[in-house]
Amino acid sequence: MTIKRVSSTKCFDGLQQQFEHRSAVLDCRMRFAVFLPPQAEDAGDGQRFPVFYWLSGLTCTDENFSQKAGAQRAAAELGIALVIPDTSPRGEGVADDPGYDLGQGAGFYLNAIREPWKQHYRMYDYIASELPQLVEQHFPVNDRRAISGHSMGGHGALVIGLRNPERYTSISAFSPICNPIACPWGEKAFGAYLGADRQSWEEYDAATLMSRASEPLPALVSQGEEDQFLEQQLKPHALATAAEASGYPLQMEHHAGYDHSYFFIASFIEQHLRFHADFLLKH
Ligand SMILES: N[C@@H](CCC(=O)N[C@@H](CSC=O)C(=O)NCC(=O)O)C(=O)O
Repeated sequence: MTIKRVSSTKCFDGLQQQFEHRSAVLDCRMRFAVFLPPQAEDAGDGQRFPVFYWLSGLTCTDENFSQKAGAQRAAAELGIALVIPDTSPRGEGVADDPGYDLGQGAGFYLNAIREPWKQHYRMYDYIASELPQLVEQHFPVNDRRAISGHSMGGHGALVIGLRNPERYTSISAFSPICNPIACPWGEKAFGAYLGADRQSWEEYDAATLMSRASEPLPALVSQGEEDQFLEQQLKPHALATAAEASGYPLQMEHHAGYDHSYFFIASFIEQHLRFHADFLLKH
């Protein structure tokens, strides 16, 4: 698996970089960003760093989080690498939709089984398997991984973390779509990507998975109370109810005055990185 560097920028004494590669899983070229903390430059042979995977929301690329969240400052201090993938397969030959909430930029971190999506839209396998293998082959990182994300990416982080507790130390999310099987964004995307069998949608529904979880990971969710998508799309109460049902140790925080934007993420990303650092750096 080869990668090509397309940009490199010094940031908080570390390096913020973008790479391209051909994804076998998604059957297209993909771009992702990596932040390597300053310690990686000075590291002796064999020193490797834990990784925080960030999954972005609808309409995003790797650049939204890289440029708006300000996560590099805390990551540099803590000695944590950041990996920021794109939100869907892309390219001229990749199926798309005119809506911002389906197709390119809206992969929903699942494996599609319906036409015209199923050839390329396999973001679940890409994030859970192919990308970590690639990252661990090419960068000085170890196999301690945390997963986090925002909105559609918060849904992705919760689903992939809940389904793969052996692969991650901890999960977090900002303003996640908690119950996509019961909200307009999720119903539209799951119907298109997965078809009419609603029971099959449950394997990608964070609230359902949390209500059935038997191997809990530390989990933090932050939600703004002035979020314009709160009631119709995000439904954090469904996740809280699921956590109560299974006794899942979910730390759910509601923040007065904050909306759905990256200003909210920038305000609390350091807290999330420190939360994950407790588990990523523990030996
Ligand atoms: N353009 C859309 C709204 C799109 C939007 O709000 N995207 C959010 C994520 S929403 C859930 O996944 C986002 O992160 N945008 C990028 C950013 O940099 O803010 C509309 O017209 O309503």
